[in-house]
Amino acid sequence: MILDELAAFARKRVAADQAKTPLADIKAQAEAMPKGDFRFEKALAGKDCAFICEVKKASPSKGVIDPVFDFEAIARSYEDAGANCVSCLTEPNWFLGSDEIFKKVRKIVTRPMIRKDFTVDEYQIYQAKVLGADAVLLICTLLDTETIRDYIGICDKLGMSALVETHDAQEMQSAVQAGARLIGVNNRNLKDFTVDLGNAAKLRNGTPKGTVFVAESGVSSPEDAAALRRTGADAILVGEYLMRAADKKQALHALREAAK
Ligand SMILES: O=P(O)(O)OC[C@@H](O)[C@@H](O)c1c[nH]c2ccccc12
Repeated sequence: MILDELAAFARKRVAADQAKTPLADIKAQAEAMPKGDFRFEKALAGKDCAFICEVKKASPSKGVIDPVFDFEAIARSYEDAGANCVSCLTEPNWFLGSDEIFKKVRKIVTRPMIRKDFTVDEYQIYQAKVLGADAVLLICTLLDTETIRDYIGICDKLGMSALVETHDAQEMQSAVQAGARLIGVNNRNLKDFTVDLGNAAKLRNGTPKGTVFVAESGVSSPEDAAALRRTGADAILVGEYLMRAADKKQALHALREAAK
C-alpha cells in the first residue's frame, strides 16, 4: 500500500537527516526560535470560509500536475489572491516537494504556512519549525492517539498548529481524544485514492464545538466548494484545482464567492 511506502520512506529520510543534524540539535534550534502564536489555526477560525492553497508539483494519484512548477510565481499568486493560508509539500519522492522549495516559498508568502509531509517522528516537527512553518500535518492513519497527543504537545510548546487529518469515524474519535483543535477530513482515501466529497459531510458531526474543521482534497469546481461549505467546513484545502488554474487569483475568487 502506498501509504506504508510513504511512511517507510519518511522514516528513512528522518534517519538520513538525523545523521547530519541530530535530534538534540534540531530541537535546540527550534526551541531557540521565538515561540509561534498559533497563527495558522487563527487564520482559519474567522466567520467566512477560509482557503488553504497548496503548492504541489505532483501526487501519487495524479503524477506530475504542473511540469513547469514555477513555485515562486505560484506562491506570489496565492499571496496576491488573498489565500488565508498556504500549504507546501516537502515529500520528495511522490509529491516532488522539498525543504528547499518550502524555504523559498516561505520567503515570498506572508500568510501562515503548513509543512505538508508524512509526520512519523517528532524530529519532523522541530524541522518544520526551523523551516519557518506555522503548522504541521498529523495523519491519523499513521499515528496512534497517544502519539498524536504527544506531537500536539510539542507543537503547543513551539507555538505551532497541528492539522490532524482523519478519514473515517474511528480516526475522528482518535483526533478528538488526542485533543486536536484543528481537524481535517481527507475526502481522498489515501489507501486507494478514491475521492468522496461526502466524507467531510459524514464526519462533520463528530467534531466537538470549538474545533476548526477543514475539508481536504477533491475540490474541482466552485460548486464543490459551495457544497463543502454547506456541510459545515470552516476551511477548505485546495491543491490540484488551483495548481492547474492559469489564473489562480480568479480561480480562488470564484471558490470564495461560491463558499459564501
Ligand atoms: O489536490 P487536492 O485534491 O485539492 O488535495 C489537496 C490536499 O488536500 C492533498 O494534497 C492532501 C490531503 N492530505 C494529504 C496528505 C499528504 C499529502 C497530500 C495530502
